[in-house]
Amino acid sequence: MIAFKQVQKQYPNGFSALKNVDLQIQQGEYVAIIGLSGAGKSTLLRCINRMHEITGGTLLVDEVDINTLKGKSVRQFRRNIGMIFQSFNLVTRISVIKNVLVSFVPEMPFWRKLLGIFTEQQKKQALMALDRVGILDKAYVRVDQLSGGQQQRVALARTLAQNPKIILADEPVASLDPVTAHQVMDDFRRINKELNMTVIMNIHHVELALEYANRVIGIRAGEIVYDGAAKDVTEAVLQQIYNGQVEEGSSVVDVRQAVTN
Ligand SMILES: Nc1ncnc2c1ncn2[C@@H]1O[C@H](COP(=O)(O)OP(=O)(O)OP(=O)(O)O)[C@@H](O)[C@H]1O
Repeated sequence: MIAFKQVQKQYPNGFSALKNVDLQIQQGEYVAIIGLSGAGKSTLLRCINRMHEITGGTLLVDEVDINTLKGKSVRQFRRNIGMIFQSFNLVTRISVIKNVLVSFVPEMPFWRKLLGIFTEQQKKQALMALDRVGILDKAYVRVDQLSGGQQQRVALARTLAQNPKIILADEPVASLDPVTAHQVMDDFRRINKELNMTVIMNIHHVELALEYANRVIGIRAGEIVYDGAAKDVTEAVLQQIYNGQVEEGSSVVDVRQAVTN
């Protein structure tokens, strides 16, 4: 379980990006975080794996106060949390499988890292992860020969191979076309259901958020202004989250349809 208790994040320039956030996310939930640009979505996500340090309150992950972790224990803690970015973060000049195998690097002995030698078990795990996201046939293809959607699936496979308990996804479908975005969202849903991994996703596409996530957290100017079931998100809730200006490209009519379908 992830628990935010009165969490604050103030950046060094004095800007308060999170203001007394209280939140609990149980293992296996699929949560979408929505809100205007600059509302604090990335900050909230990045505090969970300590890419950003909180400056007030307490953040517990599986009952561990993550601010107390140091050095090696931070690295061990991060092994349980996968991160997916909008830009995929892959090495495009090498093969798909090598990109997935990279997920094993932190726990490899130095000489193996140097030689890039992976065990049969690691290769098997990497291939299984690729199979789970439907791109096993691309294992030995160079990443720069894949489409955007396929590259995001490689990134997802790399995270899966690490066998995390939690996946944080920061705008994972923002640079994909609508059809591919749905495919990638389907992958997340399958992984969430089959492997009981918690998925917490920042997403600008409200319709996708409502269609796929079970729970929606709406954030405005660093404060949580909605936290509830995706099916209960109404036009009024959206106006509240988006400060009376529903996001460009996401008509309220579309949103309503997604909710009622
Ligand atoms: N390093 C930083 N120093 C100062 N302010 C920052 C820093 N990083 C982010 N901010 C500010 O904190 C606020 C929240 O930023 P954040 O990136 O979390 O928003 P977001 O909701 O994820 O936005 P977007 O949807 O555009 O990615 C913004 O006003 C931003 O300008």
